[in-house]
Amino acid sequence: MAAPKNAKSVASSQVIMTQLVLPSHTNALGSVFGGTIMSWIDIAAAIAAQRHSNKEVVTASIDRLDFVAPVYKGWVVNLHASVNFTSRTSMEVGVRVDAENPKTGEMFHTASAYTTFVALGSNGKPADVPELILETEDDKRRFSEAKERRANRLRNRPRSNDSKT
Ligand SMILES: CC(=O)SCCNC(=O)CCNC(=O)[C@H](O)C(C)(C)COP(=O)(O)OP(=O)(O)OC[C@H]1O[C@@H](n2cnc3c(N)ncnc32)[C@H](O)[C@@H]1OP(=O)(O)O
Repeated sequence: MAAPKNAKSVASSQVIMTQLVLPSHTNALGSVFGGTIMSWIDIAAAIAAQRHSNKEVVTASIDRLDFVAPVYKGWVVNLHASVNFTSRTSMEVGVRVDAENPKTGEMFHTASAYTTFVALGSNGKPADVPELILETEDDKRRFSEAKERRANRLRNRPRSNDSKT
């Protein structure tokens, strides 16, 4: 079946973002703050979502985030973000974070996250996004895994007045 006219490939919005860990990014142990990595994840994912939708986007959710290895001052952090799944107005963007020790050239998987972004129209309301063209077997696998995660996410989705008594 042919893809809709405005559909876009996963590759067309992929983001590779590289950061150098500066002293201002680190804690007393000389390793990077988790919040700094979270902020880079949010930025890399937002750029991918914007590229896919060509609209303003907001972060709707970030799923569980595990930090699997520390990253030290002077190391290089590489973030790869790609749109895994789209529905009407939202996009799941997966981000993989790898750290590189510049003295040895070794690469370490540091963190991964699944984020959801919603595109907004000029009225500030959620707006339609292009469908995804799935070109590779990996694209197809990620799409179908993301579809399941979305179902779980929406089942547990909080509402903005949940905390009101
Ligand atoms: C870049 C930044 O500054 S981001 C800062 C942090 N983020 C924000 O400030 C966003 C604050 N939240 C919001 O503005 C709203 O909750 C929005 C735009 C995310 C959703 O607005 P709503 O009025 O709830 O819209 P609605 O119920 O129509 O949902 C719109 C889409 O968002 C999805 N969505 C909403 N909440 C979530 C969530 N918690 N997790 C995943 N997806 C969600 C819905 O599934 C829907 O997707 P679909 O159209 O693809 O089916």
